[in-house]
Amino acid sequence: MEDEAGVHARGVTRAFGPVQALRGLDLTVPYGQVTALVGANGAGKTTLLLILATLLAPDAGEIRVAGHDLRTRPEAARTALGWMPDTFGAYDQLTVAEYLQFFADAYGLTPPEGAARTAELLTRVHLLEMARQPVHVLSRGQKQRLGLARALVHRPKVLLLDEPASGLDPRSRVELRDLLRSLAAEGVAVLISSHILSELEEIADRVVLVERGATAGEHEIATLMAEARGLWRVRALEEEPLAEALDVRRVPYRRQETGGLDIGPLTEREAAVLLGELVGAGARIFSYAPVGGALESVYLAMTEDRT
Ligand SMILES: Nc1ncnc2c1ncn2[C@@H]1O[C@H](COP(=O)(O)OP(=O)(O)OP(=O)(O)O)[C@@H](O)[C@H]1O
Repeated sequence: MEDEAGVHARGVTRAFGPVQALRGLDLTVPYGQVTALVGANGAGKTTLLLILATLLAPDAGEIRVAGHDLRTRPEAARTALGWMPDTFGAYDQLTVAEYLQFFADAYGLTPPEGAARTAELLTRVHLLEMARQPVHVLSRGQKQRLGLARALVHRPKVLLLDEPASGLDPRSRVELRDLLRSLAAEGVAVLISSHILSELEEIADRVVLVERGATAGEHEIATLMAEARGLWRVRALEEEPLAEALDVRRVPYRRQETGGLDIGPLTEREAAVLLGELVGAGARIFSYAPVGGALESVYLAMTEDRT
């Protein structure tokens, strides 16, 4: 059965002994988009990804991957999904090409198909020159790229990645971003967990915030960016005189947990005029700049009340 989304999960729960890792989590991962899972350490992201990859059973919940119910059709779901874990498995004695051919074989590709697919993927993840090297000589980042190629061997409709950028150098990160964007453009439903918020803004279309095992919010990245546009972060030696000067002028502001006030929305001209007035009113301002990192702001606001 075809489904409207690559992943459709409702009310997913999972406990490990006394630890309730997931408590009724909902998630939709549309085709043709990159969805990012963001949450604090221990929020439940890896647990969720393992469940979606059919490697861990949930205690309860309704889950369909590529339209296949994980309870009744796990094999069909497995055929439709690609999974890249955050750590690399064994098979160290194989060469890079043999490693991919092994998985092509496991997914039922004929030897010529497997060889062609291996060459195509090694080119795509920039490992062609390493094809004859044993896997164990690869660096961490190269292993991660091989792991991504492995996840793509059978042209999955749903791609699940746990922290894929963590071992990558800056160039490889840009290449990963481009690769994920091109897969989404080809119609793949991509779900990625990551802590690198600034990067997700460029990779992802949507972000799902996970907090203590449940969905805490879902945002379109484009909307977040638009909301952050026109906000300015101001820091002063003393915050109270600055806040009073803003109150007098009826300029809206929000205090940031990390220090400073976010004011606006203001145009550049308005911001420049206001800066002159605030300094004139005695505020000892040492920093005044447009707010960057929309995703980071939402994330920090979400975790503000953490105990
Ligand atoms: N196999 C396990 N046995 C016992 N507890 C587990 C197990 N796996 C996960 N947990 C617990 O479940 C909770 C969620 O863990 P999970 O690894 O899913 O979080 P995460 O969001 O991926 O965190 P991180 O960002 O640190 O990778 C944590 O409290 C963790 O200690």
